[in-house]
Amino acid sequence: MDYLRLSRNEQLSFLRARDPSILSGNLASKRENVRTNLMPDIQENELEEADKNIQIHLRIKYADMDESYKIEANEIQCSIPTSSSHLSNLKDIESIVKKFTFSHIFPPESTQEEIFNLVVKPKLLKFINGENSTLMSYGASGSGKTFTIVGTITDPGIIPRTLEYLFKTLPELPETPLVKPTYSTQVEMLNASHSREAILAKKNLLSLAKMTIDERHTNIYQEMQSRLSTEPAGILDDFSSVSLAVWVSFCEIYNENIHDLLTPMQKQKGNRAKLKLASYNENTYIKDLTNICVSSGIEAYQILQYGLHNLKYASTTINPHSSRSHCIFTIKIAQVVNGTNVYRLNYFNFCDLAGSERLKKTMNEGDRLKESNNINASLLVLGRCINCIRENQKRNLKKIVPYRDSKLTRLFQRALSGNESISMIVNINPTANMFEESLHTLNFSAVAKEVVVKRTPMKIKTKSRFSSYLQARNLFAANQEEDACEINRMQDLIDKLYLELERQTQYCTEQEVRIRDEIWEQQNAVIEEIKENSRQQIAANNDRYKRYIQGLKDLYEAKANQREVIDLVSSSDEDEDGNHKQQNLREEINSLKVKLTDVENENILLKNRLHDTEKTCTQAQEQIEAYKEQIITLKTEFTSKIRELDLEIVQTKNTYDTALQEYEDQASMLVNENYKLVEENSELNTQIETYTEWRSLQINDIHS
Ligand SMILES: Nc1ncnc2c1ncn2[C@@H]1O[C@H](COP(=O)(O)OP(=O)(O)OP(=O)(O)O)[C@@H](O)[C@H]1O
Repeated sequence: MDYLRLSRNEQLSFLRARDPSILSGNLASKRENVRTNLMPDIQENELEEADKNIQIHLRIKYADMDESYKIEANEIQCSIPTSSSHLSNLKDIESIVKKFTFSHIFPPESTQEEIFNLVVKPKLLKFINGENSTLMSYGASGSGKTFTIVGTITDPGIIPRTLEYLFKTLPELPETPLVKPTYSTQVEMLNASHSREAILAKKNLLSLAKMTIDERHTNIYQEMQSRLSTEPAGILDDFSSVSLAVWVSFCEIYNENIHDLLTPMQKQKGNRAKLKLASYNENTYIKDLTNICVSSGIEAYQILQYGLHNLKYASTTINPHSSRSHCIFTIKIAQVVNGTNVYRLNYFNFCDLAGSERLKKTMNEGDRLKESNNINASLLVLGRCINCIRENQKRNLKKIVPYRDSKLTRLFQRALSGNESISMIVNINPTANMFEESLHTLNFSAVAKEVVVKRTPMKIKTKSRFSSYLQARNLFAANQEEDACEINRMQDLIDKLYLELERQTQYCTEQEVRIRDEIWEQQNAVIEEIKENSRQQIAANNDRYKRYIQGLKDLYEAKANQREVIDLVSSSDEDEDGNHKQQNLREEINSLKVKLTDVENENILLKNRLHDTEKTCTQAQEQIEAYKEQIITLKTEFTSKIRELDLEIVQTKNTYDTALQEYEDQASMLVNENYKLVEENSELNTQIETYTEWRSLQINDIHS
């Protein structure tokens, strides 16, 4: 935890970076699973604890501040006038004061630099040392969320300042990246051709950016660079054994659809590509999202501006309200210890949330209503997730946190569940005409709140009216509980179906491989056996045949010698002895003739056998051919079966996707219903709190 000590010591500068553990091969180590303690109604003693895990800061826009507001340290007081819808059912009350506490309050005169120094700088150092971070800006439309996160040409916001500090702290990066983020927490080494592709992609995007963005942005960034260069520089640890690269991505969630802001908009026309969420090792990430490697702050800033240009293009050309989306700019640091498999990927998300709107005030129809619904729905889910986590922690419960109810919360599940650092800058516009919006924002986001009712004469409401509030409140709570259960049940079902589909696909692939291998092995063994038998039989027959031929030759030679002897004997007929010998020789010749006949018969027999063997060989060869054909037929059948299965899988997947879409639509509707109820509930709560406070004042009056 060295960095904590260093970050408090500003003289040493936050630029004292990198935990040396990076070089000890311990890059991908996980943080402890610390749960976050987040949202409203936290008691004083819990406040400090909550502050450690999540900071919720309030920034008040530079504008004419209505006198209803009063700021004291990290507390803001709002005097709610009777004209407010929050008091519409308690007309007898003149006004009430609500106090909201935040981790820190930035008054209207706060500068971008102050906000950066207090909120982001400490997180940046942790980020470089291997902790992920998420920063969100929340508030009503026009309250200054984008101004805080991005800034203007003349007054750069958090992202450009972050980029400049980051690249000043990191060592000089190689022009060609050697590592790249893959899935949400994975890293891969790049070969030469992939590195070249990455550089080409960056160059293309930068030249597009140069054509589209206002040149003043670059100039202002450079001015900011020179201003920031007066900051004390830190000493860096040795990075020589680590390959490091910085990548950025930029996307928006509009109407619950995710769009890449780094793909040229002109190409997308009316049909903007929708990206999907996927998970790997319990990390949710956006599939096929463009990641661009950057080697300097100015490059990353130009890419950010290009994304913002795309956002504007989409809002004016593709759909008129696209700027009302959640925008997420992510900086990723990918590191690999050279020559090892030890890697680490860290990311810093900057999320500019779409403006929260009060349905009652902005009740529109058609697409505009759907858009408002989706924005409010996802913000409501965000609030519900935070509340649910807090409840679980506080009461040691195991309630299912509804992360899956919106794309935004799914994407930030790790951060929201306390595994990563998360901070929120809540923006309000303090002018009188934005009072309702601001009060709603404060109600939603404050770390703690308190109601104080001013002493005013008031008629007591009838008891039945008060009990009807309580009834409505209980009914709302019950409905909300039921809806949440139903949504969770449906989500579980979808998860199970999806798992089953994956299991089936895996099973089919394994079966295919196994059957192919088995058939191939069996056929090969039979063919080899037949070949070996035939080879042995042919060799044995050839041997025997050669021996018999040799025997025959020997016999013929012997016969020829005897013939010569007979001729010699017959030339001296008168010799009786000679006659006798002749007789003997004839007998011998006859016996040899018999033997010759035997040999000839045996030869015929051998020839027949050879013929039979040749026939067996031909049959074996034919059998081999038949087997080969059989294999081809089996293979064809198998391929078509696999194709059928593939088709079935695609159809099942489509059915699943349609069901999921329907479910998401339904969930969005339910959540919107809830949202309206929450608004009503918030008003009822205020009235109940006011009434309670008023009652105690009345009682005090009576006693005194
Ligand atoms: N603190 C501030 N100081 C000066 N100007 C500001 C400040 N906050 C906001 N503004 C200006 O107010 C206008 C609206 O702010 P911004 O666009 O940031 O609002 P937003 O909350 O992002 O709105 P939306 O949700 O509609 O996108 C901009 O012109 C911005 O420059």
